[in-house]
Amino acid sequence: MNVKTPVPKEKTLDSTLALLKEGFHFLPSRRSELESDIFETRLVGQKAVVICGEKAAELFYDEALMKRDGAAPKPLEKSLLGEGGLHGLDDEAHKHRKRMFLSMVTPERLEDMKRLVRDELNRKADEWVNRDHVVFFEEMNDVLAVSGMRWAGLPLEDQDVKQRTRELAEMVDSFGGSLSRFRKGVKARQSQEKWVEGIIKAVRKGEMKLPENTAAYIVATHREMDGKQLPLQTAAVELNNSYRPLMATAYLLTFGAAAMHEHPDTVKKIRSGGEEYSKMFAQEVRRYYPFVPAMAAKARKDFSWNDYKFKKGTKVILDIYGTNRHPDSWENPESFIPERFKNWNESPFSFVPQGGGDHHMGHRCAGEWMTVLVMREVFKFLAEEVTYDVPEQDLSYDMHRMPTLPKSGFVMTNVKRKG
Ligand code: HEM
Repeated sequence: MNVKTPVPKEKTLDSTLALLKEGFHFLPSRRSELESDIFETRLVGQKAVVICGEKAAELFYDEALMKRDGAAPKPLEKSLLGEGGLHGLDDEAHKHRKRMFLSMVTPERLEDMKRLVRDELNRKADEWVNRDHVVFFEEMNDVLAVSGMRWAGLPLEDQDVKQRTRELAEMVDSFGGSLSRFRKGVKARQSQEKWVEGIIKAVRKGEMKLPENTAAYIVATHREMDGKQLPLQTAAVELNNSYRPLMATAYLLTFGAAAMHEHPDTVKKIRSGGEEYSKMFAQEVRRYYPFVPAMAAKARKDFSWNDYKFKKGTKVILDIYGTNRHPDSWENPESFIPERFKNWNESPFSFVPQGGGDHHMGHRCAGEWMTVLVMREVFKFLAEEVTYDVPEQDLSYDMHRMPTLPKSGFVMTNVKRKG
């Protein structure tokens, strides 16, 4: 880890606008200019300490030193995350809520998700063969929205599929600073929360019967540590947290499809390399391509780390994208090499596309296993079940936009089913 002493301060009144304008470039460029993996800046009118790398992630996920209450930017809660959900909880309240989430993602339920995704892919592929061209990103939004909502146990009427899918996509696309995307995300969240509040009420009153292992049933009947059910709005936020984040996978799947095109040897290996290769490929897509830029916490107390004095309440930002590409942990970090995961040491802090540390004890993503499973399923489907042409198109991605993806959305033509 590269630590300059004294820890450099960015010369700025406030860098919020620069962050929103520069997107995924912002943190790496400041680290390189200031020649340090730890530096001070100002964001949203407050001092913030930015840290990057494996050791930094270990600090960030040390609950004795960091907390989440009040750390997430308010606008993010209005659109992407929701208010009152487990992202902002600490200590026992967080662990109790986390157990609720982890009880949803049992091996059987992961198999259910795999089946749902495969069914949707098969349905879609039957349509693709009759279409001129297919924009893969849009198709994946449909596949994931329907699979996610069905998986969560939500009664989804055919005529509502389009609206609910659009809302979910808008919520995920809402972070990153565009006012119009943010507004759409807020509206979409309000509409989804209202919808799932109705479902939760019906389950609680016994008017709607759902299987007990579905997310909708689990959230509706969950009891907090005081023995009470979740307030209706919090329950809606948490139920949404059980299926909305799956939509983020559409971005990674599109990057992955582009990677298969740009590195054709990977397609053969996905076909012939069994379970091991598809997993390595999915991991490298999650490491290499940008999706989550950073996470925020607050120092729980005064303490010193690498000779830097953290003050209680200071905002601490972990550079997620930079940690996944940090040269201390990754050889040739700027190259796409799935095989690097063959003998990877499984550090919980060097590879943090969905957070770091422990899934059960900390804030690491509850849906990480599901994400990897779905990614592998889709990449295998592309490699094994269909053939397609990839016409001339712009596969570059804009690092200033958050979230970002290949500009064309990955267009496929002449899709055929194999066999
Ligand atoms: C590409 C897909 C996904 C990405 C990039 C992603 C990313 C993340 C990140 C960065 C965090 C925060 C970690 C932290 O606070 O330190 C998180 C937390 C979380 N994710 Fe995901 N996620 C994805 C998919 C999913 C899925 C499919 C689910 C649901 C099944 C899910 C449910 C959650 C929940 C409930 C949390 C809160 C965990 C906590 O605060 O304890 N995520 N995710």
